[in-house]
Amino acid sequence: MTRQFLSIGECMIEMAPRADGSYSMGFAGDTFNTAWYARRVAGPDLEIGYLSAVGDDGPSQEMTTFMREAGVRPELAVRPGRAVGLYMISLIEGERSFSYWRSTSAATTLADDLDRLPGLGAGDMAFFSGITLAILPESGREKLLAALAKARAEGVTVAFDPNLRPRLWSGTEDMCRWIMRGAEVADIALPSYEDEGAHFGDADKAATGARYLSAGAQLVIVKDGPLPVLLVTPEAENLVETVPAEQVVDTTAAGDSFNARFLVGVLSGETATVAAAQACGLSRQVIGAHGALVESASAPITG
Ligand SMILES: O=C(O)C(=O)C[C@H](O)[C@H](O)COP(=O)(O)O
Repeated sequence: MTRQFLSIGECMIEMAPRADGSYSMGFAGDTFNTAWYARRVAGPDLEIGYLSAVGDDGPSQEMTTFMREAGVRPELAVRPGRAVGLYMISLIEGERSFSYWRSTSAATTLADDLDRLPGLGAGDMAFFSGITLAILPESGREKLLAALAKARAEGVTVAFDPNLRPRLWSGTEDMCRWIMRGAEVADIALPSYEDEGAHFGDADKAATGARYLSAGAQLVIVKDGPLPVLLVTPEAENLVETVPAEQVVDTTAAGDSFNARFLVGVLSGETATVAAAQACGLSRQVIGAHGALVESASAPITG
């Protein structure tokens, strides 16, 4: 039986630094990166879709073609007169930071006429992030959350990475409030402790896990950079050891690739522990190369 994995958010033009100081241009964005890696690790019985909005200019068309060629089905509203967003990666000793040109991008309208998530039924999965919420106007956030809640009530598993980006929000309070609204519609939450500790004041990974469980998640995966990942369910907590990367070139998409391998693994019947260990393996490869989308990285499904 073919199942669906639908990722929702914004894909942008990416300017990624090369070793020689020049930049290469590609297409990336947290939820799209997850869709791209999901396609690479999933078998043919899982269809991967990407829900967003683009403009009607050349780069929007190129982005759509790029998605199709990567095996990701575009579910894209076309907004004449708008353009896709752009971001640039800056690196200091491999640690990335981003500059954005995206405030009026087509993707900010992705939920304008969204009533239900297209093509999803019981047993499928929908994925969104805190960045997806951050780029939308409040009315768009409400529409997206309502569509996710409706899908969840129909048996779709909803997964959410809070992916905290303070710069995309009007303030910390606003960010934290909407992140927890997002968490309320999620079955699986995939927060990163470094960000959650900084902005929610969680004392440790267990506190982050407990906060997302109490919002309604059944499974929380607390990522922590090179440190062990904490898996939390209402019944148990389990630390999954990680092997640090030999060389950190660019940490961009470490979390996105982790999410892809973890979620596809769980959808394919792996235990959360196996899926998390494999996900760490994939993201270790991703941070060893420049840019968000690393062609050579792989971590096939094992069971
Ligand atoms: O910041 C955004 O809006 C983006 O989507 C740009 C990046 O591609 C992802 O943020 C990478 O995400 P990490 O896996 O957390 O490194």
